[in-house]
Amino acid sequence: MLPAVRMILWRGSAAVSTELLAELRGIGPRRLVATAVRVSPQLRQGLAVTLLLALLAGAGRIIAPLTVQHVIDSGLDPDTVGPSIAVGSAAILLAGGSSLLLNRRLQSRVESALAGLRRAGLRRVHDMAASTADRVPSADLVTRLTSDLDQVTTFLQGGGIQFLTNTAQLLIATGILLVYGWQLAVPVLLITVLLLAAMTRTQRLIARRFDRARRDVSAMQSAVAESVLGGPLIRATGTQARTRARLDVAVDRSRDSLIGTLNPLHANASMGELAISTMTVTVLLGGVWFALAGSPATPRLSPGEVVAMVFLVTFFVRPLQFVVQSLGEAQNALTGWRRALELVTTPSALLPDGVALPAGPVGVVLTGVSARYAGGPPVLRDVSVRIEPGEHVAVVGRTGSGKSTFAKLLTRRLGAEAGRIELSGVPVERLGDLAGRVVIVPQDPFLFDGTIAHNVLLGRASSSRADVSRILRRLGLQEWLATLPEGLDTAVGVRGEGLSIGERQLVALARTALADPDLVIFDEATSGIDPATDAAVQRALTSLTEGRTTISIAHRMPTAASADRVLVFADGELVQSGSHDVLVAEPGPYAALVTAWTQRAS
Ligand SMILES: Nc1ncnc2c1ncn2[C@@H]1O[C@H](COP(=O)(O)OP(=O)(O)OP(=O)(O)O)[C@@H](O)[C@H]1O
Repeated sequence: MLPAVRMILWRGSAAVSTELLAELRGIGPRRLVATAVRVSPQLRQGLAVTLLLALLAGAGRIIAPLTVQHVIDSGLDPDTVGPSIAVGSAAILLAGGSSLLLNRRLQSRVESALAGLRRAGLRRVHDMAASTADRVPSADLVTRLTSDLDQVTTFLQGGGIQFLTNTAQLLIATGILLVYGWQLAVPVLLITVLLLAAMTRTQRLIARRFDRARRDVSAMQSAVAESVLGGPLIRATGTQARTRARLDVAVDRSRDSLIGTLNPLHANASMGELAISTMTVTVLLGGVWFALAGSPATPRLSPGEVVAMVFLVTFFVRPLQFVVQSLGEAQNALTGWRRALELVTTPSALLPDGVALPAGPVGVVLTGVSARYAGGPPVLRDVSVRIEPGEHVAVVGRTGSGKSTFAKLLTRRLGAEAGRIELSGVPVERLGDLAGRVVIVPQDPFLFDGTIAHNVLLGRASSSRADVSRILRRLGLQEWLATLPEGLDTAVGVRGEGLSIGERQLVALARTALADPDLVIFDEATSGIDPATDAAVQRALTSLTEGRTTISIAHRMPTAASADRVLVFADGELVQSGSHDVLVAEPGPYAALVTAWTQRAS
């Protein structure tokens, strides 16, 4: 990856481009397809055979009317009828067989390409810059990999493959029309060219409208997901009416933009109908005139050729009609494909040539670091601090003082606007993958729907159930485990909602201990935890700090007091640094915070 791109990724939200995902919106269908083929090489595999099958299917459909012409021209000669029927039947079988093979081949190629795209997209969600992941709504990422890609499948199942056969048939019919009588083929081709030229503009409009529609549908799905997930809060706060109003706006907007695609689609279809009717009349009337022009006694075309011409026009017009009708659906599918590709082609934040974090407890050095969120005011100013390897540091401060932002800088969820951040002597933007080495335990950890053992094992895939039990014992959590109905096999529920926040933190602490990282950032839960769980959390945390660098974002005094050192933030600045005993004894923000805590606790 280019260093400049790398820097954009890490240099924080302020410098990240406004379009956070790769921008493919401006590129035409040809470059889009080229990008799709580059990302999904399955589409190119055996393409020559696929195109040959399409041509055979198209040719087979056309040979049948030509055999009819042959029979008529032979004056219904019995010697000709038999072989012609054989050739015609073979052609029909060829068309059917090739179509079948083509369908199976193309469908399986495209489905495996889409499955690969979904997998690649999911991987990219996990390795994209955290600053991007934080700012793109998760529902948008989900729709790009589900409903947007489903549009491609729907298009294919609804006739995308027919699109290919019909295009092949159109090309063959054009060639034969030219051979039969170019005088008739020329007006047909002229009308086709005029139709395609007129449709180019409507196609662009359709593409723009579908693009907007897909974005509005995605926004609507985000709004729906949010109001379903936030259901308990909405009920508790009695804000159903306000939520419904917001949802109504999103639903109406997506409905309007979907309706907005209909006008150009209808215009497209009408233009196609008009052109096709004109073409049919031109060829039929013109054909008779051309055949009989000059001397009716010696017509230029035989009766068989006129009949074949009528068939051929049908064979030209039918696929053209189909292609024109499916162009609109194709635009919708291309838009869905493009949105998925935008996600997949977004640069990964994992530096392939990144420096490995040196082994052992991590030393942290910040020099003159400032940070801000996109478009906002500075939230950290000129912070300089050194945290020794193995040290346990508590970070305290009033709400909004910059504690979480400090943690985000260390875990690269945000890039510094100015200054230098080093982990074990290496600037963070030069480090490779930090997974498993720098781990954050958030205030409300995410748990997957499964058992406690399953969630703890996520810390290290290679660990066994016995390792999980050992870790829980080491963290002093066996008593807590004994209170659960099925111990390690207790189901935690969807997103861990079967457990309290404190219990979710215990599972996350065990998961972290199993991962055995060199730097742990623990964000203490602000919501009330019962005394027994609180004691278990403190015990587990103390055990976890052994032999590794730990930064606790502390909201309560005992957590701060148990650390080796306390860093105090106020209005985005680091204003105090020292042990609890020293800081509590000197006048300043920390003493004030301790007084406030004590008063609240008593
Ligand atoms: N994603 C974000 N986008 C914009 N501004 C943000 C974002 N996250 C935090 N801020 C702002 O940055 C400032 C510092 O926030 P931060 O979360 O670091 O504070 P904190 O000390 O951790 O607060 P708390 O104790 O409430 O968690 C606040 O003014 C906050 O509004």
